[in-house]
Amino acid sequence: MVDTVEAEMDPVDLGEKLDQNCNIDAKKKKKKSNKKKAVAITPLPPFYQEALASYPVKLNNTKTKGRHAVAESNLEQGITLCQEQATAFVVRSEYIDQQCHVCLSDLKQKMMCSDCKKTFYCSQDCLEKDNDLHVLICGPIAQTEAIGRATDVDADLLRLMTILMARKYLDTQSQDETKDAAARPTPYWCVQDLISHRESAEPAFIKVLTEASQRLVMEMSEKIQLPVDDMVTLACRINSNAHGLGDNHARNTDVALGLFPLGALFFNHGCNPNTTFIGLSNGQLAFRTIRPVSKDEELVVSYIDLYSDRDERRQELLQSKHFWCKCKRCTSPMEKSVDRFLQGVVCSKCKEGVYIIPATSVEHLSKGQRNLYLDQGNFKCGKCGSEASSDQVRKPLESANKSYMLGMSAIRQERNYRRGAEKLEQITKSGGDLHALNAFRLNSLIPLMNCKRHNGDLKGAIEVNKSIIAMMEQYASEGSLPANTSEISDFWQNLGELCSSMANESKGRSSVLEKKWLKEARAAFSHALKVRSVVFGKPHPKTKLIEEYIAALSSSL
Ligand SMILES: C[S@@+](CC[C@H](N)C(=O)[O-])C[C@H]1O[C@@H](n2cnc3c(N)ncnc32)[C@H](O)[C@@H]1O
Repeated sequence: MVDTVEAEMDPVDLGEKLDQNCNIDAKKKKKKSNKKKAVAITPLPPFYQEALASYPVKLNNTKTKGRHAVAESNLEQGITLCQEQATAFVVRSEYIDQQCHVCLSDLKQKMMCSDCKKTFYCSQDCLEKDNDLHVLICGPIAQTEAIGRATDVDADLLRLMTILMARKYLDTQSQDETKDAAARPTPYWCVQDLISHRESAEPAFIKVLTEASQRLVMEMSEKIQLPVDDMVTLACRINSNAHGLGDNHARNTDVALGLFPLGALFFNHGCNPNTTFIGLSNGQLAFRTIRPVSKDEELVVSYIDLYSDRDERRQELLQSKHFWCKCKRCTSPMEKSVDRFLQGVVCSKCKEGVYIIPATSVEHLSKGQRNLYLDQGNFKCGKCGSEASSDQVRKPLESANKSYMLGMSAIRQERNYRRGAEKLEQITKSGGDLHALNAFRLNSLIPLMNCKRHNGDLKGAIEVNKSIIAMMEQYASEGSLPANTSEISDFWQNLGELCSSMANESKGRSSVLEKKWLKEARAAFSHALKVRSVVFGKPHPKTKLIEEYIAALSSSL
């Protein structure tokens, strides 16, 4: 049956069509697939090479890969590959009065523009820096929320479009004289080099964008106006290429959204990345190696969650970024990929291997149809080759899905954390049909930890946190997924905080226990520090924060 499904569809055509939208000549690539050497096409404007001249990175534009960056030499982990000042960024609506709109620092004292009431600064200095730009956008910015509401378009997108249009105008007026190249915003003309994927956007989205752009442009002075059609393309470029910027303290929270053309043009996506991007405290974006990279190896970052299964990742990229992922992990045979474990049901015969579930085609995934093969088995164990019926594989996955849904609904709708924990624990318990690396387990452990916290079970939360880290480390060792990510460092930090709370609870009751927990906390923070130093670098405030935690603990030990 599996073969029949494969024969019915032609997975290449839509993938190729998507390729054509992204500067990758797939037909030629197919013909020349035996020729390993990539052929250079359009030479890149010298600006790009010059902008990255001081970094160990080579920029290429080839027929097989499009524009991409490779390592100039063998690189260690924790090396900065590019540091870029956005052409423009916006502080997201939820944080609009919490971060400075120029330097992104936390706002202790707020200076608000009394006209638009939508722009906030930390100091007179930042206010003055923004003056030339702000006079051009104050009027339209005041209207973006109302236009967004009326047209169902994200108001942050409209604000970012407005700022970019003003930047385009300002670029024609004067040259930025800032000495430090990394501190100079990337010029607007580079934005026009970015892929828009407009052809793949839903017609309904283009319709609302057109309506919003028509309204927005009426609020703008002629100086910064663009034709409505160009505004729609600009919005699509933002959607396909913008990067989130975190603040320097909270975890995994994007407080701002920016367009960084250098990063967006040259760092392609890979589901098993060797590079990451991080926000710096001055609002710049930095790209850094998270593992050793060989000379000439492509530098790829991940736009999505690494621990989702292949269908889920590809579908997310199709929907949000409009491309069909062809990274090494997505194109390697399922029976050899770590992806087999993410949907893994353990073989009932050998008890070691998992049944191999083929990935869904681009045609079906683009229609939102996932896991089609589950209804059609038979499946073979990747290790011993014994066969299982579709029921044998589907049922454990359906049952895990049901428990997950019930657990999440208990948490979200009923705020019943005990019932939530009970349902999620049906998935996370070891043993059973699910493989130890099945994604349902990790997806359940994270909310389970929060349930334990809510239920006042700190020790339980610590155990779950440790299981999450152990699972991520197992992915790294068995599937070669990265061992240094900001997410992993967050779980180490969280573990340190939970152990510190346990130490506090033991205070005055048992000095032995207090010491034990303080030591565990210090060990966890030390792990967090190691990972943060690679991912963010030693001087980054997030790394410094962990150093401060360790220093405080060491003085009480
Ligand atoms: C941010 S741009 C990178 C620049 C692109 N290489 C170019 O030549 O313009 C991202 C786009 O590159 C392509 N791309 C990046 N990673 C990819 C991947 N893993 N598989 C297929 N296409 C990819 C997609 O078209 C995507 O929208």
